[in-house]
Amino acid sequence: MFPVSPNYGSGCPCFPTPCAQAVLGSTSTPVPCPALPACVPPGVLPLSRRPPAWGRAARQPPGLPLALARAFSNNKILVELDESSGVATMKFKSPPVNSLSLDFLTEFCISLEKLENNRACRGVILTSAIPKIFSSGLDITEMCGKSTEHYAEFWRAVQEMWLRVYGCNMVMIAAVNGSSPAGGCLIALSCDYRIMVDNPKFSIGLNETQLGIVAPFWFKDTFVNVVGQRIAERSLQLGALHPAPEALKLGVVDELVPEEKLQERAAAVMAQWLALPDHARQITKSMMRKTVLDRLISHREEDIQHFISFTSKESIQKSLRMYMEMLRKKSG
Ligand SMILES: CC/C=C\CCC/C=C/C(=O)SCCNC(=O)CCNC(=O)[C@H](O)C(C)(C)COP(=O)(O)OP(=O)(O)OC[C@H]1O[C@@H](n2cnc3c(N)ncnc32)[C@H](O)[C@@H]1OP(=O)(O)O
Repeated sequence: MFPVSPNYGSGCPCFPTPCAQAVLGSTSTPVPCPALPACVPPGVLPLSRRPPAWGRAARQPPGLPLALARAFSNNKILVELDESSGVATMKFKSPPVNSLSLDFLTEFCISLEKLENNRACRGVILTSAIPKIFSSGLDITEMCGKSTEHYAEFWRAVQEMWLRVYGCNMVMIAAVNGSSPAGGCLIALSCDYRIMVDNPKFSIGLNETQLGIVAPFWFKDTFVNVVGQRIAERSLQLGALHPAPEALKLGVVDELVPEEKLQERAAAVMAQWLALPDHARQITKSMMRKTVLDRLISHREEDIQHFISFTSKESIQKSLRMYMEMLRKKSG
């Protein structure tokens, strides 16, 4: 049984039976809860309800072999947790280009949830095991010639991935070691800090307009929160992919480092962030992100319907097919 929030009491609508929102450490799917204002201090992240890990010992079931608590490897993402530092690394390894397929997204969310539920973990570094590519963004084949049901399932998974990363209580650092268009860029933008390899051949940005599609409002909101209105407006309309040095200049990433220093630097930045008490940092993060998160949470079904009707249009299908054809010709 998980403990309840310190704010929980007779003033909560759900008193005396604590709802999911009032229960710290609950892993249930995030849903807006009527008890939220009373049970949780204003500004606390609505998604991840794991309690602050700062100063707490790891919660590991007795008898579980230590190795199991430290690492789990799946098909498309390698997860390693260093319990002494409290830092996990999630390494994308889905050849050829780490595209965000339904399977990838599902595995991503499960892996992150596992880490959230492990109190030994306080920070996560996202990076790639595929040379030169961080992530090629949403898997375009998931958006081409599929059923309405498939589009709905896929888009829910994309939403879930963003809600989990953007709303994550843990410190999230993107160690961007390759190109990162569209959905790949969104993952990086959703982290707390972005370090990119100093290589002008690697680019990052929300290039949706180049595919004839439109970045959803929550992609746009996330981008605006990182770079500001003017830069986001220009970059989004042009579907710009910014080479690493330009990405730094515009604030899309926070710093550039030589490739061989990337993991070391990510660990050093993580240590700086983890030096703060978790609860203060988490509440501050929530305060900064809550409005944007709530906007999608309260319009989630509408957003799925919009994606389905937009993607199902013959003109959009044609654009996506032509884009895939262009990629194939380039690679072949
Ligand atoms: C209402 C809202 C509606 C819609 C919103 C949707 C929002 C969409 C967000 C997205 O993320 S859309 C995806 C955008 N991504 C891209 O534009 C990237 C495209 N890819 C590239 O630019 C390059 O592939 C690269 C990532 C820079 C890597 O280049 P490289 O030369 O190393 O590889 P190559 O191009 O040869 O690709 C290898 C192989 O992979 C296939 N591929 C690449 N990207 C994707 C992808 N995103 N989805 C599916 N498949 C992808 C490519 O076709 C090649 O396949 P092949 O070997 O069979 O030819």
